[in-house]
Amino acid sequence: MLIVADENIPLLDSFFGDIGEIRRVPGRTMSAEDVRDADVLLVRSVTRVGAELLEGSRVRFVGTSTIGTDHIDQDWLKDRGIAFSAAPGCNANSVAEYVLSVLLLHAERQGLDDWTNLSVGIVGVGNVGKKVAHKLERLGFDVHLCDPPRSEDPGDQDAERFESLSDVLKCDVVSLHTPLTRDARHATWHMIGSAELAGLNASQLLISAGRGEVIDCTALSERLDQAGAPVVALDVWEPEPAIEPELLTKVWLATPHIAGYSLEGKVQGTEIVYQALSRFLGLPVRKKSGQFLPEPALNKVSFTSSADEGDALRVALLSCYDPRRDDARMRAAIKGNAKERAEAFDLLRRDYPVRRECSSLKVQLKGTSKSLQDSFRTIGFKLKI
Ligand SMILES: NC(=O)C1=CN([C@@H]2O[C@H](COP(=O)(O)OP(=O)(O)OC[C@H]3O[C@@H](n4cnc5c(N)ncnc54)[C@H](O)[C@@H]3O)[C@@H](O)[C@H]2O)C=CC1
Ligand SMILES: O=C(O)C(=O)[C@H](O)COP(=O)(O)O
Repeated sequence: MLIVADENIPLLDSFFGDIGEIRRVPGRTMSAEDVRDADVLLVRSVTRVGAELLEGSRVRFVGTSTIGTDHIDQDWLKDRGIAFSAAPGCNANSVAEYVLSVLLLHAERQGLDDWTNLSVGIVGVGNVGKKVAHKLERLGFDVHLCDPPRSEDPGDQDAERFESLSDVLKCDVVSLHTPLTRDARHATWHMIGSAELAGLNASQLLISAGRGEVIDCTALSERLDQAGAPVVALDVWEPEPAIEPELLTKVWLATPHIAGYSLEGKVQGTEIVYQALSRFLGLPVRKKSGQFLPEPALNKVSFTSSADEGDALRVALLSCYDPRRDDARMRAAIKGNAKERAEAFDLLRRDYPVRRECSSLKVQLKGTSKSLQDSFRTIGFKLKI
């Protein structure tokens, strides 16, 4: 069996080596020629999968080790009887940790003593949005939710809680976590356009970590030239990978679509597709992502009651993930013409440094308050009291 796979999928040999022969190809340029003889195709978000790629091939199973599926023509796959699996939720926690770190840095920049004084509006309350909301609510933030598709489901457990987009856009922070949809009843393509951006002011932070095209980035760039523009943290861009250098200079925090790039998130993406392929082939599911995760470089930190409590949380969170490092790397790398910028963007992602989630860090707290301990647990750290 021939498995053609995006070379950026981690642990291909460990998970799939005993299922078939693996041929690695660059995802961005994967062609019909590359996949013609494949039985199984494994991609990430940069490969468009549909008739153009697969017509004439013998592929029977397509897996994407990502949450997003906007690059996959699922109707076409279904028509052709080709099995498909995405990796729902695989890197949701990684995105949630990205949002927490961004919030922490934003509060610091605003001179806030207590970051939980920020109200946070979450647009798109699925696997990612729910995780962000859960952590923030338990930390004591005032959280507002917007999810029209869910609000129309009378059986939804949060049905009473959902607010309109215009209401949620009044929060101190607005964090976007919807999929990219064009034909859906509540399509998200350019959901945040000039009208929505005009309503945001300089005291507000807009975070975009779903898909770039959810914001009209031309309108965003124009808004950022005007007085009273919001502060913006962009992880996803329109377009990718040849992002607009002008927009890069105008946003506060810029990262190259890596919110979900914790090692845990990426490896779980591989694991979920491995499970689906094994079930499709009638093979036992024996491997687990945990068995392949190495011991983290930093695995233990200790705080005593003498340390400022807020500072302890700050140090621990930013030592796991500090988005300013990605921001600096991105600003240094993105230059030149569109082709050079596209290559630089993809290289930042291909060569992304190992980033571990908070759950990989054992935190020892001595003589600290119960509320600090709860905050550490909520964020996801393993506690040793
Ligand atoms: N930046 C990154 O690295 C990553 C980005 N993503 C993106 O985040 C998206 C969301 O991921 P999940 O939460 O796991 O997906 P999900 O499918 O679990 O949840 C998406 C939620 O958005 C809601 N939604 C749809 N249209 C909406 C609209 N017009 N307004 C408000 N809500 C709407 C849906 O009802 C659903 O509850 C993915 O589709 C993917 O594109 C996912 C992982 C990593
Ligand atoms: O899971 C998703 O959806 C994402 O956005 C991924 O984190 C994107 O990663 P790549 O597939 O582009 O490597």
